[in-house]
Amino acid sequence: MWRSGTGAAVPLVATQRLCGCLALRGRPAAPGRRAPRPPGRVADAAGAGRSQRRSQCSRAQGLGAQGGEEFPLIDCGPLFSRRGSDAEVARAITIGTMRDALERRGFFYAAGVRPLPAEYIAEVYEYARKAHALPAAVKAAWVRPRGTYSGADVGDPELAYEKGTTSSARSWDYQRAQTAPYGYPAEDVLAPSFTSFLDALYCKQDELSRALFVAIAEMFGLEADTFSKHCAGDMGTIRLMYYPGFVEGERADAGITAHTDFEALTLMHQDAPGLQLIPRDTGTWVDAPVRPGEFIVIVGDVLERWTNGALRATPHRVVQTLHPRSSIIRFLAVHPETLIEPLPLFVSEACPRRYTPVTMRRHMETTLQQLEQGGGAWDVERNVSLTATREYT
Ligand SMILES: O=C(O)CCC(=O)C(=O)O
Ligand SMILES: [Fe+2]
Repeated sequence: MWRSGTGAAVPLVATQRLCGCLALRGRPAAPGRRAPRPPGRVADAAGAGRSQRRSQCSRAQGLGAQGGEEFPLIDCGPLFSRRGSDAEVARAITIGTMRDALERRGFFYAAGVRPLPAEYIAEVYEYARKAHALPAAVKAAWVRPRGTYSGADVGDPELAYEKGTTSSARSWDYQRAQTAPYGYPAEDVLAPSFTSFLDALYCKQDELSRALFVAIAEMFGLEADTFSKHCAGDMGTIRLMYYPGFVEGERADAGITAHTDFEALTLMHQDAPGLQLIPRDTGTWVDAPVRPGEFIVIVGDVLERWTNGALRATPHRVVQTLHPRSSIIRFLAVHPETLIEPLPLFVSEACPRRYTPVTMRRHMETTLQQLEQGGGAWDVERNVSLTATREYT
């Protein structure tokens, strides 16, 4: 159904089995590229390599720095057009730069996302503002167990990723599979209706999703539809999130405590500071800058498991701020029955299988069950995700 064949003008493929523990050969170095690091989850590697990174950063194309930290910036324009040899070259360079960012940092800022221009994102924030401004009594009609709305304002706060913590986040969550009796606000409550507005956004995000999944397959020399063929009927979610800042009488340890997302990728947009990430190569928390025309793309559990750790899910959290903050989050998931297990390309004698097979549905259900039972999703002592590496029997 989706684009197939690479058509890349510059060979981007690796000619050997890949994993997080082998140096990669057989493709051109992306601008500013460094040798891949050995495996190790969120090890505290701060300091080591930092000055080297800074100097590379200043001369590299496509890399933006803020406060001495590097936030890879990818112009996704070339992923949406494929005509002519110049376009092929631009596409190949984009994919190479994206691979470097994902392997080394675990995230990038996406610019040039044609289906989601800044004016449209402003409209989404405005819609979210109206949805969050609905009276608590109205919102309370859409609380868990299915999680259409959650928030301390209706006595149903976000589930705790770090055990025992309380989150200040309020969220309207949209999932296509969501059915009665929960449903979503109709036009008489919120116009346009929640389903029609959010589904239109979902479709636009899907255009970026397809482009990213195809690019990620191509960067490893896999068939272009390796990941995207699993997206029909996906278990994705849009979250319209609101963090009120300081609220008299409301206790909150964080906006949202540390975790990795359970899906393949996450698209994030924020209108104010608060989001923090752990880049793979430094292992320490950094503030993610607010950039209105760009989306933050981070790796989730599913891509970590599929790539046997060649890509790692990016830990993130939202700190408790005094100012209010909104964000638009889209989890890019796959079909519930898709089996997630390390792909053969990433498994070898030198790089044995590190993750047990699990379907998308089971991974989601197990994780949510753990959260509902208060088990959390983050190992606070070891500072690692419990979900990315969870062993299934
Ligand atoms: O609000 C944000 O920026 C992050 C939200 C988040 O991490 C989540 O809902 O999983
Ligand atoms: Fe998240």
